Amino acid sequence: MGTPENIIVGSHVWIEDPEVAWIDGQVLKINGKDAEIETSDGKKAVANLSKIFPKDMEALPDGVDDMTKLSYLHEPGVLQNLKARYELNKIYTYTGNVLIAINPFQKLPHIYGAQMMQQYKGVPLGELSPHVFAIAGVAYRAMVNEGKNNSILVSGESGAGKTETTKLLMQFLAFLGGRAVTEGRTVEQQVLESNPVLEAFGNAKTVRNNNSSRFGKFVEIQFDKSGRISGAAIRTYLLERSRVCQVNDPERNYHCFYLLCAAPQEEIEKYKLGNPKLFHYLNQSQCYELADVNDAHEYLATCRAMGIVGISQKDQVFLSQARI
Ligand SMILES: Nc1ncnc2c1ncn2[C@@H]1O[C@H](COP(=O)(O)OP(=O)(O)OP(=O)(O)O)[C@@H](O)[C@H]1O
Repeated sequence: MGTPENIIVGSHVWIEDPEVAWIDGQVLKINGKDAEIETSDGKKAVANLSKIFPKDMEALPDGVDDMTKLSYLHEPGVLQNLKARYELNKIYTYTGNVLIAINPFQKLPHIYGAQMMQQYKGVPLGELSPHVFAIAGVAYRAMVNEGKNNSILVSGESGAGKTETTKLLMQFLAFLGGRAVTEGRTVEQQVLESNPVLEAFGNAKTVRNNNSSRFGKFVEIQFDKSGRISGAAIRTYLLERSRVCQVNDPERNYHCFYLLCAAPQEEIEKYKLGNPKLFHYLNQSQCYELADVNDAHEYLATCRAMGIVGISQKDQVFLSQARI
């Protein structure tokens, strides 16, 4: 950590900045506990020595893939490293065996395809670039080798990418867990298809995230002794129930209501559905559509997913009626 003792006139340092969080600069003068700094945007600033952190002038411009390699493990050093990597589309960085992921807010199919899964299969942590598949791989191998349960904790603020990360972890674990065929469907297919079902009923557009999970979840994937997927269970917690009857602009109610309003014509007539603007629970907010989401297409995908996870046609009809 930066301590006032190792900062002298001429030192390169980081100071807090209201616009860019941290800005680098050079110490011009030290007066008691305060330092006068010329920042890299040409301005002068005065800051208390306890709020100034030394800058590593030998830091690699592309950053380091494990933050334990940083000379200074303080907030500006960590953020600078993540920023340098993010600018190169490197969204993953390790801190020891913890993976930091930065939301890329764009599709990066080249880092998640079948080829990547094959590449990360069986590879020890740290041998390849930091990746969510590497974390899933380590957890899987430890479980198989030690014969003990293992968990991966995914945390972050709303919109950080927890749901997407969890789906990628499940995808890779399903890839590692091989094929156990039951009733024509593979268990891993059922595990993966649980996501669209959960999202339809438990996700909604919020100010921060168009697909915000309004519940917590604990996903349990069960493996047999040889490491093949044998089953799964998903426990959900604390669904935000108030959203069903009260929605604030520009948020939306749960996706399932809009999907239902985009059902094929015969179902619209059968269940007396129609434009979402006609329903009080949906028209409290003027937001009805999501960018890049086709509700009619999602309706069919959700019905298909419900079938795959084992929700019968009869129960699907019941669910539709319950939603109305
Ligand atoms: N790895 C990723 N690749 C591409 N896009 C991503 C990735 N992670 C997140 N995103 C984008 O960011 C959006 C928000 O991510 P996500 O829904 O996973 O956040 P969250 O942490 O689960 O939020 P909440 O707590 O509100 O549910 C996604 O809908 C997606 O557009």
